[in-house]
Amino acid sequence: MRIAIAADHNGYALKVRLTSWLTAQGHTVDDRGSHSEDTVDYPPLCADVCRQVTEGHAERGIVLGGSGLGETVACNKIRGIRAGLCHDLWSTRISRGNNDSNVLVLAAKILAPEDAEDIVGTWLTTPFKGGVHARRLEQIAALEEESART
Ligand SMILES: O=P(O)(O)OC[C@H]1O[C@@H](O)[C@H](O)[C@@H]1O
Repeated sequence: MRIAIAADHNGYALKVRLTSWLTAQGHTVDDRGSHSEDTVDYPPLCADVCRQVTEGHAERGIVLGGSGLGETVACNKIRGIRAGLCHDLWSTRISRGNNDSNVLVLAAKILAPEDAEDIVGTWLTTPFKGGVHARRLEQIAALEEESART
């Protein structure tokens, strides 16, 4: 899978680790920055990863921050993005199965690196369930369109 990834200063070290892990798993990883632990603003990084996804350059996006909270807010401002902040495998399966998330947000200050790898692996392999959840995603998309018009 082609995956765009980005992190702010808090997520930089985890990004380095996950990029190696994903590459070893056979994925193609497009590292969109940042490239050090120097303090940076996360919203432009989030927007970049999300646009890689919405423009079709990447199938999925992964964004890493400290808590992941700001990143989740920022990513979900981009039309067509369904970003999920996942701290455990249960919510990861919900994020994919129910929400068809196309961006995964991880909290580098909360997760052990090996748990982050488990979450990413589960997120990449859990299919969307469709059915009632497809109807709800249509309702969310309608909210997005309505908000864009007003
Ligand atoms: O590290 P500072 O700049 O204090 O805060 C940035 C963090 O605030 C959170 O929303 C994000 O997860 C981001 O990583």
